[in-house]
Amino acid sequence: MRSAKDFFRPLAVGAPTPLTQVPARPSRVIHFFDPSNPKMAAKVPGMVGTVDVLLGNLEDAVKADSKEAARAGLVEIAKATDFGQDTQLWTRINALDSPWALDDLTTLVTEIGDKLDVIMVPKVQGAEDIHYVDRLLAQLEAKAGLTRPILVHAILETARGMVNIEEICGASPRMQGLSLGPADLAADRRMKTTRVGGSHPGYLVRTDPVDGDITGARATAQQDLWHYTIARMVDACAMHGIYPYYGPFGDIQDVVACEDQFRNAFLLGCVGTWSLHPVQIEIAKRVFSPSAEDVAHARRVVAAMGDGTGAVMLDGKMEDDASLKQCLVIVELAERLSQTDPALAELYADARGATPPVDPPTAPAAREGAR
Ligand SMILES: CC(=O)SCCNC(=O)CCNC(=O)[C@H](O)C(C)(C)COP(=O)(O)OP(=O)(O)OC[C@H]1O[C@@H](n2cnc3c(N)ncnc32)[C@H](O)[C@@H]1OP(=O)(O)O
Ligand SMILES: CC(=O)C(=O)O
Ligand SMILES: [Mg+2]
Repeated sequence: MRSAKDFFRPLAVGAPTPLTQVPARPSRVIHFFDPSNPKMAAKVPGMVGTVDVLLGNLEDAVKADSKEAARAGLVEIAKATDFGQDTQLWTRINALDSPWALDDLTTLVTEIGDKLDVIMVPKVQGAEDIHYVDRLLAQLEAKAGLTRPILVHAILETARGMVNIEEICGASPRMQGLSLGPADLAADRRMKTTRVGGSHPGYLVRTDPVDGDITGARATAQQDLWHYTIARMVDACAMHGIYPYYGPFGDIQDVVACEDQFRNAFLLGCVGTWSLHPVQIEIAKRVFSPSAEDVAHARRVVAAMGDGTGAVMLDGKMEDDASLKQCLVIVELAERLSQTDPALAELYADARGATPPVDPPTAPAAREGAR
């Protein structure tokens, strides 16, 4: 364990000073591409500005004999592309127990470290994995003369990683966030599924039998296999001031279920998700941006709550300090997204115009009468 005094000191002489807060840049959609695939690579420059994050994937889904080509391809793309202010460049390196991880880190940080915002580390098992990457990054940043620290994002895809989730989140000031890795996690947990993300029709609850007739019609409802895991991630991230993300949804054609899974994650507190295919980009951007109706309602609550204390009635519902805080989450997110997304800025400005007038705060005596 590091002393609190040392936590924000660089881990190598000449490395940039660690950040005390993770920059709150939009990351609703982290779009994966394989830099060794010429067709995908050619599309990357044209995607700048259409996604919040472009991620050059070097790990799973890249064939073993294409690993070097993917790494070299990412270096080439990063050097040739201007990512502007609104699209970040991330990478997913190979797992730390693979023969490629060390060369991934060494090459990428020294060649394109000034372009890389975040390095995603797969199959993180515990704080020791983050400590290893943390020290190595500091050495490489110093060697490359970088002035801004590269952040680290961990994928939760082992049972051990889940059990150690809090210590992973708090292992370094570099920690930017966590993503769910449902495919590897399912395998590691020995879940009996064969999918990449999403739920399963066999995971359900059924209503009780009527008059003891167990064979009669009984409604069932499919449940979310990932509810526990996402909720756990959200708490661990919130506690450590870093960001939780859904991860991949592998059924590219089922855009409806994809949207449902993304929305569940958004409602539970995730800030974004991955897109594996262009068709998932708009879904992710839509779901992880609050709706105009929610923004309009949240603004009404903020206006009605005045100095932020006490209780008021709005549309027949009680609002108080706590509901105000929820509404501020929505309003602040809308304002942040408006700074980089002109379409959302317009949508949320219209929502301001459409905001119905606020009922005046209800005096305690009037509230008595309403009972
Ligand atoms: C469990 C995990 O680890 S998940 C993370 C790892 N997995 C990935 O990163 C997968 C990334 N995505 C992919 O590899 C591909 O999208 C696949 C294999 C799923 C589907 O690929 P295809 O069969 O080529 O899809 P499809 O034919 O619909 O593609 C349509 C077009 O979109 C392009 N495209 C597909 N995926 C992407 C992408 N991620 N980025 C940019 N372009 C893409 C295709 O090259 C194709 O271009 P074209 O019209 O010029 O021919
Ligand atoms: C995301 C990922 O790597 C997985 O689901 O295994
Ligand atoms: Mg995986």
